[in-house]
Amino acid sequence: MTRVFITGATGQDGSYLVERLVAEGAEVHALVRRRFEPGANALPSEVVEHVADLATPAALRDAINAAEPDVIYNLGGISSVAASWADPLATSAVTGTAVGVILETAWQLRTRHDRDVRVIQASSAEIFAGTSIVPQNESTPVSPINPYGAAKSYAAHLVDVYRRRGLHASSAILYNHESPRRPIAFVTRKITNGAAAIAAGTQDQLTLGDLTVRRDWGWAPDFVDALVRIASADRPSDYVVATGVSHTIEDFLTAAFDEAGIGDWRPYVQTDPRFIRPTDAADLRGDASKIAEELGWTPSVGFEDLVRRMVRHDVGRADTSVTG
Ligand SMILES: C[C@H]1O[C@H](OP(=O)(O)OP(=O)(O)OC[C@H]2O[C@@H](n3cnc4c(=O)[nH]c(N)nc43)[C@H](O)[C@@H]2O)[C@@H](O)[C@@H](O)C1=O
Repeated sequence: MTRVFITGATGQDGSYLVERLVAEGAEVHALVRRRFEPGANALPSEVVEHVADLATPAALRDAINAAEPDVIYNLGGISSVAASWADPLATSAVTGTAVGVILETAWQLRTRHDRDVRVIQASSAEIFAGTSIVPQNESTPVSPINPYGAAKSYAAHLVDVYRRRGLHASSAILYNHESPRRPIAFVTRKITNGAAAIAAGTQDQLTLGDLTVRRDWGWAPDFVDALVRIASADRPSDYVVATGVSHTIEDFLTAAFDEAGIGDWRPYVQTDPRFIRPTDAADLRGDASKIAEELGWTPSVGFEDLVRRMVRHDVGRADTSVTG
């Protein structure tokens, strides 16, 4: 039986990954910052919980050593670009430095037990945010433009360092991926939740930032499938995981309000500089041909279907009055 250790197990991606691996019969260990994390997705009873903070190296190391995993999925850390501006130091600790602790602990476990220990790092399109190359692929120069992207870039370099040392360590360079489990701090869920609330008459307005940026939005469970394929690959490598199609926030608004039964979103949406970032990539769109060719991964859910699934979920909820 494969023993798996997952950080960020109660987040969007972690929760889908845990469900999948438990169903497949893996022994799943999850790192949680505290039991009963507010807003977190509940863990199934089969999962072994380890309580530690990613920002505390000794506790993180002890948790991994206690689990003795075959595979480590690092999905934890600060995942919001906006939040990384609010706390760059915490971002460097939990999204950057912690990855070094994970890699070094995996390396020592591997040496001690003389067996493979694999590490899959959830990297991000934000490592390419400063580029003018569109679409980006694994050869695109790394050029972060915010604290989150800088921490993810450091982590990606470290993964490469440990891979060269002999560890089965890979970065999945994940483009934006969404689902009804996305918190409303992110723009897609903020829009689908807002459109549903406006349609229900419980909210009047939706306040957003820059509506012109383009993002490559995919379906989170598809991206979790990519993580599993990367973990199972014979050889470690870095892979862009993306749909290859980007849309503007305006495109997302049009599709979401349409699905909620509102013809024109413009009377309901205002912009506020509060939600405009100091720097923001104009167009992040990934070329995922490497993972398609080498590991047979392609996305199963396109843009319109993704928006429809998220809006239907939010329209169906009894309370759509939450705003973000
Ligand atoms: C690849 C990357 O993907 C995600 O990070 P993100 O792209 O920052 O996600 P988001 O949904 O916060 O922003 C998307 C775009 O939407 C713009 N935008 C406009 N108006 C609002 C607004 O009102 N709120 C927010 N949040 N964004 C807004 C915002 O400026 C940005 O251009 C994470 O998974 C991250 O972990 C990750 O790795």
